[in-house]
Parts: sequence; structure tokens; C-alpha cells
Amino acid sequence: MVIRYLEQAFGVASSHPDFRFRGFLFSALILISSGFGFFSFYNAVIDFYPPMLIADLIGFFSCFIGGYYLLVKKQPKVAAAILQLIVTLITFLFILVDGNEEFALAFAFFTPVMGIFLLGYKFGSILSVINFAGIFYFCFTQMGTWQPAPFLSINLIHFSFVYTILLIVSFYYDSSRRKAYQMLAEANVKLQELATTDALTALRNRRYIDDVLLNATSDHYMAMIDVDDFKQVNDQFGHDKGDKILVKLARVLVSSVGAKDIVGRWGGEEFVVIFAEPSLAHVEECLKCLNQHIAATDFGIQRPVTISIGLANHNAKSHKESLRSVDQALYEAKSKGKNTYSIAC
Ligand SMILES: Nc1nc2c(ncn2[C@@H]2O[C@H](COP(=O)(O)OP(=O)(O)OP(=O)(O)O)[C@@H](O)[C@H]2O)c(=O)[nH]1
Repeated sequence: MVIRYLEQAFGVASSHPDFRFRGFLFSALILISSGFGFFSFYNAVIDFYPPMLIADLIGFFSCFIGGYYLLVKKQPKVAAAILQLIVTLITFLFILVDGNEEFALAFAFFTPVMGIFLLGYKFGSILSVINFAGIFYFCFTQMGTWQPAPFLSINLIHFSFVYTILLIVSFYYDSSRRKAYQMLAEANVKLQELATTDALTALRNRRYIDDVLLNATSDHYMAMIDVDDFKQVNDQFGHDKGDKILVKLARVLVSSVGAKDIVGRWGGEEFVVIFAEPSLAHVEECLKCLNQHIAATDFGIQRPVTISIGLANHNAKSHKESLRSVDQALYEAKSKGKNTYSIAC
């Protein structure tokens, strides 16, 4: 229920990698705006202090602008940049105006951690370094006058050390996380490619062809192609030679059809062509060419290799019936004496 509401608010499904990031932004905006709301009240009513009140109010209203970009404009990167700028600016102001108390420096540690997470390790570290330079300069030039205890060089060294460690750890963590995510996405693309490619011929495999056929929004002519007497070829010339013939045959099929037609290996010595062209006359011409090209190709076995082709109209809604028709047409082509085509009526 809550997840569904958040999915709607963020504009992405909970399975989307961005969902967690948007969720973090959303929670951070609520938390930080509540903090600024409370301190606005504190600096206005309990302990009136105009400089901090102004800073708190700027922070409070900026959170709403961030929320607007996150939820209405659906631009999480802009929301993240606003959130981070508020945090960096306000913590910096806090250090400048809060009586130079050493504890104010603790708030500076927000930037190297949050900045890298929200803006990415590149922009996050640039902002962190600028922030650090500003704070360092301020501390270095003012620390002799800090009250109640003077800010000593050793305090500045401690601060610099912790800040640098946090920056390095955050940088390393975020860059590794992003790299791992990118590698995973690339591996998925490769995996998808492997899962839909036939290992022998490098044509699309049956899984891919099935997907195309089932998701087609319009009818297509589909040809089922079977190599004639391939058992004899295997028996006579060996399985390895048979494999080479299938590879060459696949190449001839691809070069004999149009660029938009899809050629796939259905399995064994059966191939499929899905024609992009809706004209039957054009497709029939193509079938004649296929029979002629294959029969005229030299497969290096001192005898021709021929194919039989069945053609049928394929409709995604009656996928199984369409496959039966094309099988029937192929059977007819074989019955007619092979090395020919037949069209399902
Ligand atoms: N070399 C090789 N042979 C295969 C492969 N897949 C299937 N075959 C062979 O293809 C042959 C198909 O034989 P059959 O189904 O009897 O058909 P056919 O000999 O082509 O006869 P018709 O279909 O009637 O023309 C079998 O001998 C299978 O072993 C493959 O990947 N490589």
C-alpha cells in the first residue's frame, strides 16, 4: 500500500534502481525540513537569533523546492542538487555565524558523505573539496580568536584528517557502487544477447523469434525452411561438415532476404524467416530466390544442398494455428519433391 503510493509519487516502479535513491531523497527532505522547522522556531521564539533564523528559514523553504522537483517535476537529480546545496550552505553558515564553537565543525562532515551519495562521486567530491577549502580558510584565519577556548592547530589537523578520510571512503564506496552497477547492466545486455542467439550460426534463436512473433502488433508472412535430406549429408560427410553447411546456409539466407526481414534458426536443420514486407507477390519472389540461391551455392560437398519452404501468414493472436499452417505448408513442399516452396491457403 505504502510502496504503491510511493511508486506513484516518485513516478517509478519499486523494482527500478532509482526507487531507493528517490526514497532516500524523500526521507532526507522530510528529516532536514523538520530539523530546519524546529530550529526556525527555536531561533525565533526560544532563543531569538536572527542570523541563524534566516539560515534556518532558507533551509526550510529550500527543502520544499527540492520536494517540488522530486515529486512534481520528477527530476530527482535537481532535487538532490538542491538538497545538497542547502546542507552544505547551511552547515557552512553555521560554522561562520555560530560563535565559532568547535562543535559546529561536526556539521561539515555531512558534505563529503551526503554530497557523494547524492551528486555522485565526481560532483560530490568537487563540492566537498570547495567546502573543505572554505572551512579550512575560515578556521585557519579565525581560530586564534575562538572562544571560550582557542581553536588550536591540533584541532584543525584532527578536523582535516577526519574530513579527508570520510571523503576518500565515500568516494571509493560510491565510485565502486556505480562501476559495479554499470558492469551489471552491461553483463545483462550480453546475457540477453547470448540467450537470444544461436551458438552455431549466430542467427537469432527460437526464443527470440517466438518473442517477436508473439509480440507482433500486425500480421507477418513467415517462412519455415528445412534442409532437404540433411541426414544423408551428415551420414555421408560427417557431423562437422554438416555444421559448416548450416553456418554457410545461414549466411546465404541472410544475404538473400531484405535488411528488415528477420532470419532465425528454429532448431536442428530448420530455419525461419519473418518478412517485413506485407505483399505476398514480393514474398513469393523472395522464396523463389531463396530456393535458387541455396541450390546454386557451393557448399564444398560435390553435390547441391537444397531447401524446402513452407509459407503462412502469422497472427500473434492465433500463434499456434499459424505455426501449424506453416508446418503444413512445409510438409506440402516436401511432398511436392523438395527444393521448392508451398504457401498455406
Ligand atoms: N550437423 C548437424 N546436423 C544436425 C543438426 N541438427 C540436426 N541435424 C541433423 O539433421 C538431420 C535431420 O534429418 P531428418 O529430420 O531425418 O530429415 P532429412 O534427412 O533432412 O530429410 P527431409 O527433412 O525429409 O528432407 C538429422 O540427421 C539430424 O542429426 C546440427 O546442428 N548439426
